[in-house]
Amino acid sequence: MACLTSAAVGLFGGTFDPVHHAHLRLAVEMRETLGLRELRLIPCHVPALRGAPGASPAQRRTMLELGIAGEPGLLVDDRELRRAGPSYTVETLAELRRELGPTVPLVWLLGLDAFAGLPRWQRWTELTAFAHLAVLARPGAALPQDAPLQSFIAAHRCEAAVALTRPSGGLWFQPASRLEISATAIRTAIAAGRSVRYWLPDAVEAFIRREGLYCPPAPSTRLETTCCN
Ligand SMILES: Nc1ncnc2c1ncn2[C@@H]1O[C@H](COP(=O)(O)OP(=O)(O)OP(=O)(O)O)[C@@H](O)[C@H]1O
Ligand SMILES: O=C(O)c1ccc[n+]([C@@H]2O[C@H](COP(=O)([O-])O)[C@@H](O)[C@H]2O)c1
Repeated sequence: MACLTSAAVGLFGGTFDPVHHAHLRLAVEMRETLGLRELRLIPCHVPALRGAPGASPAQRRTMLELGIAGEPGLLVDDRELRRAGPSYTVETLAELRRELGPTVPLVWLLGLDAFAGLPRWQRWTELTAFAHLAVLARPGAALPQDAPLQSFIAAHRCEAAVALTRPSGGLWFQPASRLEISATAIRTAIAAGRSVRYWLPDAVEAFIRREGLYCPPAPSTRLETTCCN
């Protein structure tokens, strides 16, 4: 179902440690399906609710740039990497709203696993003051039944994607490809010396190998490990 709003801007935040084909496929699908004028991938700097990423902010930004290379309408917005402290989405959305003006529809995309944890986000009930939320199904993720999230859903859920032509305020559950890929599985496979081919773009994998990312530190310089390269 297309939302037919060529003015809308999509925002897809993540740790992207590393970016993979589920992120990229969903980004392309959402741009087409919601008729977004552009879709910005926004790498977080300091994740608010998890430990430090394995790759540096600059490495995660480079991997995103390699991942989207040549795809029209996708771009990397590195504003969170330039902001100190935990990357709170509400601050990012407030900043984007100030920059882009009061009328442009903003759509923040997130997987169902991330949505399930929404009540732990900073000032989470204010998010819809700045943008819509579009939730993407994810294999293995389920909607929790907790009361705060259920009342949020009741207050904001849109019946039709056309509601996303307004600037903000809606919650939309978006049917999309269900791809069982995760950055955790990629990092684990690399550390174990297994193949990650077809989970992520070749250019991103080549960068990971070049930079030696996600390998456990060698136990000593004399005991060479074979896992990563
Ligand atoms: N396979 C997927 N299907 C749907 N949404 C996804 C998928 N992978 C990631 N996302 C969503 O993309 C956003 C950014 O995810 P993130 O960068 O943390 O990747 P991840 O694969 O979930 O990483 P990790 O395994 O390290 O938690 C989140 O909103 C997450 O829910
Ligand atoms: O604002 C918050 O408190 C907050 C808490 C957890 C996650 N987020 C954002 O949600 C997006 C997905 O996060 P993650 O951990 O699944 O990669 C990413 O843009 C994070 O900055 C934001």
